[in-house]
Amino acid sequence: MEDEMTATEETELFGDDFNTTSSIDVPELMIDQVIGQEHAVEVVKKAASQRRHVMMIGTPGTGKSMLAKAMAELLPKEELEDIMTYPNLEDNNNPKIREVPAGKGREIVLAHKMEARKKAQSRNMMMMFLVLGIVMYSFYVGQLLWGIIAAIMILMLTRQFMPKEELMIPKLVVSNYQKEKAPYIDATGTHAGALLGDVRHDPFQSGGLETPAHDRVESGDIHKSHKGVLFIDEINTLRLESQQSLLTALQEKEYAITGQSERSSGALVKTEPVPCDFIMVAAGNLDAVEKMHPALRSRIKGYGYEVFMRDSMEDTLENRKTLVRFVAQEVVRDGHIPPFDKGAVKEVIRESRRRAGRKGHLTLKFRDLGGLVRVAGDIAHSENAEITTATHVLAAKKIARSIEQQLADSYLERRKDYQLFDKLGSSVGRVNGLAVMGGDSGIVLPIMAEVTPTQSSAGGHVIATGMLKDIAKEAVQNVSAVIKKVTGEDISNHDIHIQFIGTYEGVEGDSASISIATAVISALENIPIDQTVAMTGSLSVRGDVLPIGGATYKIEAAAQAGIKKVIIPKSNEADVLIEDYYKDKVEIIPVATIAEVIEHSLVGEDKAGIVEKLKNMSNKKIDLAARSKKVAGSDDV
Ligand SMILES: Nc1ncnc2c1ncn2[C@@H]1O[C@H](COP(=O)(O)OP(=O)(O)OP(=O)(O)O)[C@@H](O)[C@H]1O
Repeated sequence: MEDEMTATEETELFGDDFNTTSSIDVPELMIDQVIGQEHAVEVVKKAASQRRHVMMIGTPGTGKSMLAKAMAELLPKEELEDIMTYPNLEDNNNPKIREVPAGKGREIVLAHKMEARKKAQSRNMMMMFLVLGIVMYSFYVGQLLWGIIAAIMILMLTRQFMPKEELMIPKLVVSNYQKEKAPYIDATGTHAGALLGDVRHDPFQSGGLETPAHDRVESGDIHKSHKGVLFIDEINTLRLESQQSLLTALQEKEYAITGQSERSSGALVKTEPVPCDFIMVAAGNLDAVEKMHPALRSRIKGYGYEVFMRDSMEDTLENRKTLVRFVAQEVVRDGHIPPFDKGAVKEVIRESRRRAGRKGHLTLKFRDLGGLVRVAGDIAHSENAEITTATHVLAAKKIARSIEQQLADSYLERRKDYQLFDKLGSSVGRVNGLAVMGGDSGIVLPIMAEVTPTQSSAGGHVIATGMLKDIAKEAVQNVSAVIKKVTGEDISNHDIHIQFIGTYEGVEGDSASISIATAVISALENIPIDQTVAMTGSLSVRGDVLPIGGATYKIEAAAQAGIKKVIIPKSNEADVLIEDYYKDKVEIIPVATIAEVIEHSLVGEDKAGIVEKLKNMSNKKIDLAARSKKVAGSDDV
């Protein structure tokens, strides 16, 4: 619910220089609107002045394309040029290319068209007089029929053989007419033709009906971004041949246009080299760096800059003020949503803290946060409100749910329908684990364990199923080391089966480690697990519970599923910022060791012995910072 703030609280939260976002000044230049990416901004400014390429790596929605657009604004528009194709009388299949100052191309084409029209008019006039003369003379000498035949033949011959001025009109293939700034072209996901240019197919090709080759030339994004910025997101998804051609274009700063389809008449045509002196901003996540063409990568590395985008910033007054400005910017950019009052901005800041998932930080995933601002504004607008308030933001949070969140809801329903997880009673070898999908939505992920005598003469195996990826597989191995030590059982004669239930998207990360350990210990010792508990946490081989990502979302998912207690790593305690309406529905139990996990999750007296053994494990401190965290893009459990 909305809570009132005192004036002092307000000042502490975001200073006192505004009542609603309408009084906040929004910088004019886009580069000054970029928030929280100071390093990237500095690099972009430098790269713009030195005309260097830039590679931006980081989470989606943190401002990569915004920075590329901002870079275009920084480039001198005085250097812009138009590019034109002209017919080549010596070789029709090799159209000529000419550059002219920006805006001039249109004038040239218009002048040629006028000229052609004038010539065509006077030619038509001449023909009319000639035909009329012939017809009148033939009538006069009584040979009207022959006269008409002769007139028709003359008309046909002149059509065929007279020069056709309209076919000589140059074509403007890159126009910067009245452009206020250097071009910004987003070539994400384009095919070769759109990227490198193409020559259209000509079905007639000869006989006087053909379209001249220069008129069929279409420029590509590399040409349209001449003297501007070419932005390519997920560059690794471009075909290798296209990446190779892009590299040639980068090196040569010109690239001839030819038909991309081998079976088209366009493939016969190749223009003179077409200028393409663009700055490339390539973007993506770490995957993009690994999978892009090595030569292209080394070109950027050698002749440009590489920037890693941050995904959160410190929660300081200064940064919160920039967040207020972000809301103001989004309101202005949208154009029809009402300004936000302090209460509404406070809710946005709160959401930004929640989404950061990290103590004392604010998220920089502004695309998603911008979505929330717009939905809140839309709700206010639909109510004809003059101001967007906290109530609108709270309502927006319920509506503006990501696909992953909606998917998580549907998983929850399906799991409830088929009773895939329990929230009551106790059962052996069955744990309510927790996972996150898409970075911002939690799900309950049941894990089951069974221990059976092995049939193999080579000794027992750990068999884990549920589409586990590398880190998850390693986590299973590490957990079995703990189990061996803890239970004191000779488990070499046993096979340990671990099953992740309903993991259709695969399992990544190691935060299911304490759940696996608990399930296996329960199965080995035949001690039931309390099903009112869910848990998340990774585990060191010495029994320490280590931090995980997405604690807030996981707790909320458990609460939504009706689970009463959630065990989380103590080191994540400060990251948790769950929604108010979940607060009294779920108890959060922070733990530091596996002994505490067992203490809180196993049922009955028999657990005491195990807890004792676990407590004796070394509690030597380990370097938490060195632990690698979640790998983006897949389920993290
Ligand atoms: N650092 C930022 N400062 C201010 N606004 C931002 C920032 N990052 C993103 N935004 C807002 O979010 C919108 C989307 O961001 P943008 O498209 O630049 O993200 P991206 O990193 O390129 O994501 P993707 O890789 O998915 O394309 C921007 O138009 C802007 O409104």
